[in-house]
Amino acid sequence: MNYTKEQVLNALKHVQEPDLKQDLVTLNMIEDIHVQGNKISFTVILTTPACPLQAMIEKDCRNAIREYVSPEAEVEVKMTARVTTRNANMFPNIKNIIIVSSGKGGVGKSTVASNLALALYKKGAKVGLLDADIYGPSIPMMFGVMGARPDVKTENGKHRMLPIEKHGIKLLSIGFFATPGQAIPWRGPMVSSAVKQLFNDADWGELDYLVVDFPPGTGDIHITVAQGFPVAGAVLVTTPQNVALADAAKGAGMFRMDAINIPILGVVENMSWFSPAELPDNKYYIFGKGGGKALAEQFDVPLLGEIPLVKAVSDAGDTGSPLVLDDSHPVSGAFLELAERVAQQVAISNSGINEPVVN
Ligand SMILES: Nc1ncnc2c1ncn2[C@@H]1O[C@H](COP(=O)(O)OP(=O)(O)OP(=O)(O)O)[C@@H](O)[C@H]1O
Repeated sequence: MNYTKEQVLNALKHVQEPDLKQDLVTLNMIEDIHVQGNKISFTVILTTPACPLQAMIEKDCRNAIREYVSPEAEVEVKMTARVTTRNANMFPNIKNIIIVSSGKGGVGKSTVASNLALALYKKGAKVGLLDADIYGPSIPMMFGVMGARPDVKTENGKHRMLPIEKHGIKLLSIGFFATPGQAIPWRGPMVSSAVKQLFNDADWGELDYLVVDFPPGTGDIHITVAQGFPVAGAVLVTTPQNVALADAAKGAGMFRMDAINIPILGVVENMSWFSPAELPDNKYYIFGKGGGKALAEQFDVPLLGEIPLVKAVSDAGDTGSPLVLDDSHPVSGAFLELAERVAQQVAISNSGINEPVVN
């Protein structure tokens, strides 16, 4: 039996991209159709290599060919990704800027930002991590590059910083420009200009995602970045305690203000429960339960993940090798799932469909 490309395309028009709510052909997600005798092959171009729906889309494609072309066809579905962007003009080389933010300090924002960046990289994306937490830059320690000094290259008479590369990620931190342990008495305008330089005067190369670790709370940096750069969205990190949730709600409110207006991609609840190393299946809800979910519901955004409080997360951060790099640790999977959900929300936001997916 000889099938035709038209038959394949017609069949794939029956496959919906579940998030974008249109079929794969209309969304231009099908390329490279080859038909030879009984064999059919084609490539599906996903919106992110971290797509959590990859397996489902592949299965739906196979079923559609079976149903609308022939049950006998031998089908090869290749999956690849072209990360979408909304800001092609302003920052053509940085497709998506993702802010990681928290209402109060110490809730694990830098831990989440580091593991999120690495998880996106592990999924196949090109990733940078910008530590804009001027009051406590902790990314250099979490990546084991304390004291590193970025090289500077000169291009057309302009100086450009070269991010430090570690574990596959391009890193810049305000901490690279300070003596470790020394507090810098920043004032508003200095803060804004330092952060702008980290964006503008760096040679980031091509990035699918630039994860930005913000200082806690609300302030000058938030306004500078929101007004000066095309941000894809913000991830809010909170712990389950009421006091953290109240501050997180203030932070969420800030992103929704007219002057800022950054989409909230969702909430990450960190330190959701404690699991001792010797009893990893036991969960102790020492800070309360369900707070992250309640915050997500309050702002009508998805709960992107719940990360347990385990000593290994903290040890990994202290030794320069964030936990997601350890495939054998169960919490590594929680960070990978978080990255999938974040990438999914960015793709939905880029598509212009405004309703977030609540999993
Ligand atoms: N899930 C977790 N399990 C165990 N320890 C954690 C977890 N998340 C964060 N920590 C630890 O808690 C401390 C604070 O985390 P982190 O520096 O990421 O917080 P932060 O919100 O960025 O803080 P800051 O406000 O100082 O920027 C660190 O020692 C970190 O290793």
